[in-house]
Amino acid sequence: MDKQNQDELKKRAAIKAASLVRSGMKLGIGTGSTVAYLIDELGRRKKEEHLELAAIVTTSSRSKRQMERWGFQVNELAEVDQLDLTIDGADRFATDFSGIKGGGGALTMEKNVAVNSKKIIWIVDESKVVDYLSGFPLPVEVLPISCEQNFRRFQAQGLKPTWRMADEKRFVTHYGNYIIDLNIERILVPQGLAAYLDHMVGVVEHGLFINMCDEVIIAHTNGKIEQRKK
Ligand SMILES: O=C(CO)[C@H](O)[C@H](O)COP(=O)(O)O
Repeated sequence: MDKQNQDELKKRAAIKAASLVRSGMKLGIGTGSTVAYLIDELGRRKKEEHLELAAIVTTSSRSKRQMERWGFQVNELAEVDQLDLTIDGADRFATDFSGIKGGGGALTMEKNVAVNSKKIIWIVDESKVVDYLSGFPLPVEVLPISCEQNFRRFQAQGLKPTWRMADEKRFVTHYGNYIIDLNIERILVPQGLAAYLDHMVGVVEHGLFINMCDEVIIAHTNGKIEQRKK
């Protein structure tokens, strides 16, 4: 699929998700190019249909700025008890409803917002749907103080780590950490890998999202918009 077609599918999934948002909701907003379409559609609904949200939490400063450009007031996560709904993109969605996220480097905030949401909807184009998590590096956010040790441990485990780069320097997250991408061909047991990463000192967060997504909206090349519920 070329980028233009993929963008069109992302937009259609996003517009469908925006139609599920109701005035009065406390809403979580993810990060990425699919979410950018979501935000524009929510902005349109605010302008034309007077959509008013009770609270909004975004998972990146990029999404925050875009929401504010549409006149939405954005809250800090700490100010909101629980969000009614979070809509986010994903890099891979497996049929067991696990996913890889963090292609945009916002995985830590995305997971924190996700666990504080009553319902989570992901919006994807069909190229991201897989039987087993594969075809996309798994991001792991690590503290600078012990990142070299983490990297070597991943190497020794055969997890094929590479540093996430930006402008020929190590990519730095919102929280001042680095990202190591694990280039694993196929993650057959995501729960096992998640437990390993959860217990590794120096790992801040990782991009395996298991038992979080409740519903996925998939835009297909044949024009169908599929709403798959867990
Ligand atoms: O997890 C994410 C950012 O950290 C994004 O949701 C994910 O990378 C999908 O991005 P896009 O919609 O641009 O394909």
